[in-house]
Amino acid sequence: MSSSKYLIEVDNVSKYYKLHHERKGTLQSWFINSLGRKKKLDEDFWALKDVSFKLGRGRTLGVIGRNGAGKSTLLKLVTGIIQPTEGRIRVNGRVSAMLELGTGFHPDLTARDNIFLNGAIYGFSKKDMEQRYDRIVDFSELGKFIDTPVKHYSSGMYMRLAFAVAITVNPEILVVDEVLAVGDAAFGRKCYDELERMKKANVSILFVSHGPGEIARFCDEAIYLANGRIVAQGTPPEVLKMYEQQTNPTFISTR
Ligand SMILES: Nc1ncnc2c1ncn2[C@@H]1O[C@H](COP(=O)(O)OP(=O)(O)OP(=O)(O)O)[C@@H](O)[C@H]1O
Repeated sequence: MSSSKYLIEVDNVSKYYKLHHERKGTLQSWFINSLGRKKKLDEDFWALKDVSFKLGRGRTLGVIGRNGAGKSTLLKLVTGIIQPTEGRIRVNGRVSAMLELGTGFHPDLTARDNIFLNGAIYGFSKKDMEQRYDRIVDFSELGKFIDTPVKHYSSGMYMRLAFAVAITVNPEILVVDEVLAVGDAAFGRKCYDELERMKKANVSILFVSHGPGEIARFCDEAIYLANGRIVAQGTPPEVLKMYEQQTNPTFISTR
């Protein structure tokens, strides 16, 4: 384990994509397209620009922002699924993540097999996972569906499995995308109880949510992202005030 005071350090991170557009609308483009040689136009696009923050042990950071603001991109960078174009990310601890639905499980495998596969990815032996298995199944409440390939799961079932695995692999850092939103209310409460338990156990949590109430209740710090940039950063009340002002329909219509 690193001696750094911070479990996550993100320094001036940017992520760039090239967006491809097809030229259309002219007779020439119709002719080129009909020959099967589509003329592409490229556009530079920064999904994240100059993002910096640090997360200490046992702290919970909430990230809020409108659709496409760059929240999931930030989580994928922190978990190493994608690499930054610029800047530096240091993660000093064992991470477990619950990202967008579809990430992390093999669709053709059953939940049972995915549990063991994920355990191996997190560095646990089969025996270790056998000890954790009952807890994962109990928490997820998937019961008779545990031997069904996960491609047949509903998004809520998928989320239950992903959350149950993520909390059972003893992380020092838990990264949670807004997927909790797809669960039913009773399961959502159970997840929040579990997140509270992890907070008390000094796990650092990076948490994306569209719900200002969740960020206010649950987080020690917050970031508001818009168009890939940090607009506000600080305590949840400060950040949510800015978010609510800027995303309020009256404010938008007068801009
Ligand atoms: N691989 C990619 N190639 C091109 N653009 C991408 C890629 N991945 C993400 N983007 C773009 O980056 C921007 C940020 O996406 P991201 O998924 O991080 O947003 P988000 O804040 O999580 O949105 P939402 O609230 O809708 O989940 C979007 O405009 C998205 O289209």
